[in-house]
Amino acid sequence: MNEVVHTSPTIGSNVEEIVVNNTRFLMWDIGGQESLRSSWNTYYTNTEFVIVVVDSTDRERISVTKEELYKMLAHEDLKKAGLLIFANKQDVKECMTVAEISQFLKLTSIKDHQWHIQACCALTGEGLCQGLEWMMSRLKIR
Ligand SMILES: Nc1nc2c(ncn2[C@@H]2O[C@H](COP(=O)(O)OP(=O)(O)OP(=O)(O)O)[C@@H](O)[C@H]2O)c(=O)[nH]1
Ligand SMILES: [Mg+2]
Repeated sequence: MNEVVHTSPTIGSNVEEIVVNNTRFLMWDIGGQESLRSSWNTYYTNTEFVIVVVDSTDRERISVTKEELYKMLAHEDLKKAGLLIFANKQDVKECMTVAEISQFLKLTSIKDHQWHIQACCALTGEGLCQGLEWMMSRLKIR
């Protein structure tokens, strides 16, 4: 969001505070590499939302995303957490659509978490505000 786009893999985590309409979001960006996944659960305590950024161009790894997604949602500490999925890289021709990703991840089968999927492009920031707005709308009804 009006900031330089970083392109190196995240090792460990970065934390960022974002304020939108008087709502303060504390966001932890966690590296997705396989070797880092076993430490994801150390971030779950007090997490209100999980944001999963899907590479919409990667048809091969979407099944790994699905596996990791359901493993994460089953964790005790994320019982009450909402789920925001960003279908990223929508600027790339031939990328998977939101509908394709939803279907593949079987999002409609998720009944025990609030969820939303949003098309986006991290390079331009398109779709990011809509994702944040969804989180804000969920905060109001709780
Ligand atoms: N075309 C396009 N490329 C993108 C977009 N978002 C990210 N990328 C590229 O994808 C690559 C990986 O981006 P990262 O931000 O490092 O990905 P990451 O998911 O944070 O990776 P980890 O930190 O390892 O979990 C970089 O080369 C980015 O420039 C997008 O919306 N469109
Ligand atoms: Mg990263």
